Amino acid sequence: MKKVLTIAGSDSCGGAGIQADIKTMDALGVYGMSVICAVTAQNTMGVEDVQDMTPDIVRAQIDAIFTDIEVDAVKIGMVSSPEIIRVIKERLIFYKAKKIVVDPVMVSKSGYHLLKKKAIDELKGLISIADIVTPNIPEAEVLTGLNIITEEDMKNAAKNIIKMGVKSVLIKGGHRCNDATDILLYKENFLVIPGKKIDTENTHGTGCTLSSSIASQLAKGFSIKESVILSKKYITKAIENSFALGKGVGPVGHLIDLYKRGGTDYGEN
Ligand SMILES: Nc1ncnc2c1ncn2[C@@H]1O[C@H](COP(=O)(O)OP(=O)(O)O)[C@@H](O)[C@H]1O
Ligand SMILES: Cc1ncc(COP(=O)(O)OP(=O)(O)O)c(N)n1
Repeated sequence: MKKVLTIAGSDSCGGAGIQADIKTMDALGVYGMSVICAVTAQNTMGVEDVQDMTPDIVRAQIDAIFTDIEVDAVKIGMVSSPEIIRVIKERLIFYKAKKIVVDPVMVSKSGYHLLKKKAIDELKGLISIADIVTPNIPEAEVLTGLNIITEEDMKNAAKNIIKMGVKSVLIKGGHRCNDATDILLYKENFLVIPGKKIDTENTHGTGCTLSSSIASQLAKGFSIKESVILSKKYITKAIENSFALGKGVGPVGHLIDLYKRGGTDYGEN
């Protein structure tokens, strides 16, 4: 079985962060492992509080895994502080980590800043060692300083981000009003991945799910392009199967949840 590591934050309500990553990995048939960078007190209405881990315990978790287990792919999500990001980059280079996916998590849908503003430059350094980075539109705007409205703007932002040294860039379109088309810049070519906006309030954890799916597919040996296409199918099905939970924004439904609730159509994964 392929082994995938998520380096991210914990979401107490289970819709995003480490919990979404492990659920996705489980549903896609890879073995999920975690390095926790921060613990959030979070529910469907928003993030109440955050406790960052120390850089030392982040380093110790990474060392514990890489000195024992062969890691086939790494997904990086909420990384909080410049100090934690520096440790992650140094250790991943030291262990020659393969197939690195960076989801540059900055602000939760509820508006909480999950990345300290002073950490943006370090985050760009981490992006430089990745195989793929997956910003949503607001994150791509912060990384590039551009205003992104149209598909052409998304392409320009991708061209700008690829100059940071990353091999490929996926700009996610979920924050646009009428469309959920994503744009992949890969080996100097653009791939437009069309998506219709699904009418649901329950989209907690969409970005985490997509990036951990990409890491899982890369671990299985699919190319970047194939992994992104398969993952777009996975997240679309997961949003179609999202459900109400608590009083706010509910989570996406992982295909394993669908199976357990009696469904039989897992899609192509
Ligand atoms: N309502 C929606 N309908 C269909 N696809 C969506 C919807 N919202 C987000 N997506 C898709 O989910 C993935 C994650 O995108 P996005 O929600 O923008 O990321 P993030 O969670 O990082 O803000 C993308 O493939 C995006 O196109
Ligand atoms: C612990 C933690 N990590 C990441 C996020 C952001 O999740 P994402 O899938 O990008 O989007 P929202 O769930 O915020 O809509 C988070 N909330 N918590």
